[in-house]
Amino acid sequence: MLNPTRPINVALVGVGNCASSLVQGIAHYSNGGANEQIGLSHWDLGGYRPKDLRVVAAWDIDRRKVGRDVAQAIFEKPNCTAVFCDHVGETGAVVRMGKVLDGYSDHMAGHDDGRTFLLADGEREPTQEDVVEVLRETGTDVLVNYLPVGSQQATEFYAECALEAKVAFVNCIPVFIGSDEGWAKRFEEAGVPVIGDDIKAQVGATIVHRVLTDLFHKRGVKLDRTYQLNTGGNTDFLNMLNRERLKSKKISKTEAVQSVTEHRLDPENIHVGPSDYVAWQNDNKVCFLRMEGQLFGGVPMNLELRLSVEDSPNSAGVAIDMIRCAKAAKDRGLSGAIHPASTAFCKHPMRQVPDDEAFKDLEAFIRGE
Ligand SMILES: O=P(O)(O)OC[C@H]1O[C@@H](O)[C@H](O)[C@@H](O)[C@@H]1O
Repeated sequence: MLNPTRPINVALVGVGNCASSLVQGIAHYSNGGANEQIGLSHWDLGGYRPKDLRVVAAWDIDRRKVGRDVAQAIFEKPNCTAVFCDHVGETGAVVRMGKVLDGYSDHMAGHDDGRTFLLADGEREPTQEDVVEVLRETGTDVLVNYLPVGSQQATEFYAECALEAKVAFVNCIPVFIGSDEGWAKRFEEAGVPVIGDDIKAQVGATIVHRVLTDLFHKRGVKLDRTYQLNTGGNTDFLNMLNRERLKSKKISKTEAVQSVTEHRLDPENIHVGPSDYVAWQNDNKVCFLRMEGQLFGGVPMNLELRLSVEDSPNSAGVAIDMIRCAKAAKDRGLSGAIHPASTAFCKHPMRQVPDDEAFKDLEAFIRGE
């Protein structure tokens, strides 16, 4: 049975563009009524409306953000996403210095040109005990991981904190926690829900590619070759110029497409990637998709598609549901990997199913079935 306890106290690891869109969205939808639901797939989810989310803690490593209220930090550089709500009231949560580890590399650092990270050096980094104490003191229900792609150690650090503090963990990035048997088991044993990994945006490159791949399959068209090229100008794309950081991202994004049908493509016939950093695009992400196949009689066909989205609101539209599902899972005493939510919302869940099935399973979960 549903037993919502409001508000949902949310802590953020990383106050970048995706966090900005989420926090703006909470303010935007809190100011409006039920008739202003554009952009949401659920107004009420598990007894929670967007206004029931409250940001109570945040960590970042950029000197322009540390020490500021989250409501101001989200508008600091190098954030560059669309401002769709400029009247975000003070949250009372001041951004704390985060644990650096591999959440930052020289590659993303630079000059004060507003595009790169500026490490808040001189600030004391927190220990696990420090983070756990904050999570406990603030009564955090859900910890959301928004670290840069490639932050393996830093993600593991915060996942450990969530486990110790018994706080639900929502992993928006391609580091395998919710989809890793070992980690998921630890969350289960600790009685803590985990949703992950790697957020699948509202109408993003992955879901469009998956749905079209499924369409080819269901209509009897053999997919021979495909690519998904993505360009953007935010720090995510800047960070991903460092190919070393891309390993799990490539696996996550490629597998999201490969897993749709039983007929896997040879690796040489599928290319899915972040492709280039184009500074002037800022948070605009453009995806170029090509699919080549054979239809009736083996006659060739091809499809070309160009998708242009503001990346971070596209992510926040899903994050706002992931957080509410994590809290609903907690309310129901569920723990470990929350499969219906992970499958519907993530590129790399532990279990992949076609998106229409995932949608039905998610709705059943939300109804409490
Ligand atoms: O468009 P897709 O393939 O769903 O990917 C979306 C998300 O992918 C994540 O890996 C990025 O860090 C997010 O910023 C982005 O929103």
